[in-house]
Amino acid sequence: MSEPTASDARAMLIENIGELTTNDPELGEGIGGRIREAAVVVEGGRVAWVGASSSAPAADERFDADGRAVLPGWVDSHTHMVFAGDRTAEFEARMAGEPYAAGGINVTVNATRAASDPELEANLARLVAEARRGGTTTIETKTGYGLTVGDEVRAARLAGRQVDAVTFLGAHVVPAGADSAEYLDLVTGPMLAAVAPYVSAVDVFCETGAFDEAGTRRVLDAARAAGLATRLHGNQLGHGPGARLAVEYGSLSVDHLGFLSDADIEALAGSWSGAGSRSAARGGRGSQGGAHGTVATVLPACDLSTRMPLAPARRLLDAGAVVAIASNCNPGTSYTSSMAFCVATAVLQMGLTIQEAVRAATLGGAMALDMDRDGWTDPAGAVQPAVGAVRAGARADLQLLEAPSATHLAYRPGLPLVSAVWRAGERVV
Ligand SMILES: N=CN[C@@H](CCC(=O)O)C(=O)O
Ligand SMILES: [Zn+2]
Repeated sequence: MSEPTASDARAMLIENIGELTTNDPELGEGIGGRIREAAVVVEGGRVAWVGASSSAPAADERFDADGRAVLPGWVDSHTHMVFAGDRTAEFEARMAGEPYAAGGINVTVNATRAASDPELEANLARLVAEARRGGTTTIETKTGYGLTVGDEVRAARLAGRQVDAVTFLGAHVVPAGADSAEYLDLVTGPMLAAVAPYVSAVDVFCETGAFDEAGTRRVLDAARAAGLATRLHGNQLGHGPGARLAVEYGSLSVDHLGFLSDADIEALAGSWSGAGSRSAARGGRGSQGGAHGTVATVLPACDLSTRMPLAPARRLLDAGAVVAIASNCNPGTSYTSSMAFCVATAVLQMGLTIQEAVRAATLGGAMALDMDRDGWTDPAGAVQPAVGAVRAGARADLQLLEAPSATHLAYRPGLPLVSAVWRAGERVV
């Protein structure tokens, strides 16, 4: 990761944009803040100007979008990309009727521990490149396939060289052969202490077969004491305390959410009603970005790949919750980094409008990562501008579609519509 530098300081005008999604309702129509016949000026890695193509200022370079659609790069706020091997056999068995069980994680743990650093780095680089080609410009990834102090530190260290945010998921499952009480002591003690310098948040898989409410509370308390933000995997395989705990602890997000009660939905929506509730609840290193609740992150590709119920994204939005869409790219439950596929599924199967789904996969993800504000710090320690929206000052993360409108993402599902991608103003695809 690197900050925009002076060498990027030449201004580039992207003009003749048929439809620009800004995510700023003050700049354009609807919650997507859409502008027709638009232009964007990029300078020094940031958006310098947004408006009508007819009134665009002069620039050093011009790029003709030729009437096509431009939108923010995807912000993928939930992935597990540091791993080795794959789980084709498990997937095949699942498609033949076997249920998904958290125990499969240990298969990937064994393969990951056995892999060399260069092997893990190469696999991560392959997945990041795949995501970039699909329009993703911001990526979070988690540890959680190491589950020893050394293997978790290694995963966090390697991830920080290639992604925008690293989350510690030592509390993924209890590794095979370990005592669960002893493992929880390790995760909340020496393992967290060793990994903390490499991560910005702590995650816990709160589920039957992984960590129960008491264990989850211990992980969240330890993270809070270490001054780290939290997020949870919750309500994936059945009803449970995940969503409720995430709100209670002021977590950045709770992810999966296939099984939510009305009370869970109300709690997630209500987390946005008190100004500053998130920073007050979570204490420690926190948001400078004002009022923040707990983002409800839905993972449509995972729901499909595990043949589990789709998360109730429509009900969450209707109740007033903030929703993010992420890929959950991992070899067990969701082996895809395609945010476009997730967006199309959210529209076609979950009942979201195009603008809602695009916003959830961009600004929603940024909010889940606490990156919807200027001044967040990447794993290399560089201070970064806000992501997830196209407005003056934001990081110039843009994707150009081979289509006149973002609507084509769901109207023409499954097609590789991404034509160009800029990240911090630099053309990466
Ligand atoms: N649910 C827990 N963790 C991952 C699955 C990881 C795996 O099965 O390897 C998830 O988000 O789906
Ligand atoms: Zn996950």
